[in-house]
Amino acid sequence: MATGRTHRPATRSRGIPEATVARLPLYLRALTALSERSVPTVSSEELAAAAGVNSAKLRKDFSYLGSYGTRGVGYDVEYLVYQISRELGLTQDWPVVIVGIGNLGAALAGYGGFASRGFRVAALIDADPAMTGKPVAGIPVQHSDELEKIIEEDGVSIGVIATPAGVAQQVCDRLVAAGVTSILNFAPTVLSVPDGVDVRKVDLSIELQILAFHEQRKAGEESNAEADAGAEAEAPAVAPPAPRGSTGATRKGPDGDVPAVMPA
Ligand SMILES: NC(=O)c1ccc[n+]([C@@H]2O[C@H](COP(=O)([O-])OP(=O)(O)OC[C@H]3O[C@@H](n4cnc5c(N)ncnc54)[C@H](O)[C@@H]3O)[C@@H](O)[C@H]2O)c1
Repeated sequence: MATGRTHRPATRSRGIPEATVARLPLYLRALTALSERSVPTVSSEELAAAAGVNSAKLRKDFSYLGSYGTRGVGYDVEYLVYQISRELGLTQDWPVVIVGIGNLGAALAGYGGFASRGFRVAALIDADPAMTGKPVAGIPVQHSDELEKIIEEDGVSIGVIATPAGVAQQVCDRLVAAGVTSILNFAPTVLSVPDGVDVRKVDLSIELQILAFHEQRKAGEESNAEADAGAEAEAPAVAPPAPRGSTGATRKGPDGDVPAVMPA
């Protein structure tokens, strides 16, 4: 779901391509589900299907981890969970601060999926003095005046921005100046950060717009198919032979023959 931008090259220093890194959490989620069902081994095809990835791509991805599986047996689920977790840096505790505890920040604070993946919500920070001290998901909100102190004391390197867009850059600058080097930005704005700081952006409205685009395409294809069916119903029972040399690469459109492959 995430659309992201990082300031790292396409291949990471240890030689694992970013595209592989982006798929590791998908494998981990599928493997964790298998582990919870005490499944000891899994084939590349089964795991690929569970993760929604092509199996050849999965084998290539795992080769970067030095994991090749055993022919006829597959991959050891527990070991792969460990290997991927280690590769993603999830075997250590990551304290995270969430800045902006409105609707979204409060929902994120209550999200159980952080803790189970090694991310500990170290602090909830908001600029509204009326929020200070109020518990959200069991954690008292702290005022944004405390931001630098909290980051330093807790050794926080990951910050989540859930403030209005207009203040997001300013919040980002403070986080970075205080030592945060990874930012997950929910505010609908592009953040500028210095080299060495990674920014991932999550924007559900962009994801919805992409889905809307596909819906529109599907609706277009359906109406074309209906037009095809209508034209066929009107056509004579025995179609005349195609002219010599014709590829037949045309289909009936509402305005007559149209090329089978339309320009995008
Ligand atoms: N990425 C997504 O998919 C997605 C989805 C929903 C909302 N959003 C965005 O997330 C942000 C928050 O949305 P919301 O509905 O929770 O808004 P909200 O108004 O409910 O909450 C914003 C909070 O930020 C606090 N805040 C304002 N300035 C601050 C500052 N300088 N420092 C710290 N805290 C500050 C406010 O006091 C408030 O509690 C918005 O930018 C919104 O557009 C993104």
